[in-house]
Amino acid sequence: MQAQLIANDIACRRGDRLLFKGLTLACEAGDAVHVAGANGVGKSSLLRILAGLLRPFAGKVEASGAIGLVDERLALDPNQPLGKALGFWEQLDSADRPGRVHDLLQVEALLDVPVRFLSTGQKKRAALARLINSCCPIWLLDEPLNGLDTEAQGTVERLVAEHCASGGIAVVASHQQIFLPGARTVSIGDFV
Ligand SMILES: Nc1ncnc2c1ncn2[C@@H]1O[C@H](COP(=O)(O)OP(=O)(O)OP(=O)(O)O)[C@@H](O)[C@H]1O
Repeated sequence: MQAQLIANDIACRRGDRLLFKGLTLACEAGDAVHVAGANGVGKSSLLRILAGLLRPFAGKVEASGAIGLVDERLALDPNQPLGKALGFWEQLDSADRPGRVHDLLQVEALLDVPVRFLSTGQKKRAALARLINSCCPIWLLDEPLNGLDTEAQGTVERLVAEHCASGGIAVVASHQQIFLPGARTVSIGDFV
């Protein structure tokens, strides 16, 4: 089954503020989308709606394929060494090639370090390794370049491009420039 993610006529309300309305997004296998917009416009909220973690005020989201979200919440046990914390998810997700990107994301040398001691950039690398090991076809990445050095930023751009080239979908919220070949941009400000 090919991956698909369709958000139809979405509106998002947080507290008593309507952040955006009438947002439609249709992603097929191989698509990359850059979600752009100023601070507070609702990029993270849109990703949480797409992930099924936040109910839209209006509209509907339909997905074919498992969804993996990387945002500022790490989803790794802070008290476990990183290797064990990643292993928990690899087992749960029945990862077919666990650890395949540990080298690339330079987490190999950190596997015995408790998650809570990791630096900001190391935590981001670990979160991306968790996502990639999970083999989810639909990636939702909220500010994936935050905290990463220039080399790691390039690695992430390459991993996203490879994911889409192999039939995955990537929806990437970022206020920074991010190089995603063939990506289209959705500016949340257009739906306010
Ligand atoms: N639980 C909540 N209750 C009320 N308002 C909220 C809640 N969560 C977020 N907001 C508000 O919704 C707005 C959009 O937040 P969101 O995090 O989606 O924006 P963003 O575009 O991702 O911002 P940034 O670029 O700063 O990360 C903000 O004004 C925020 O204060």
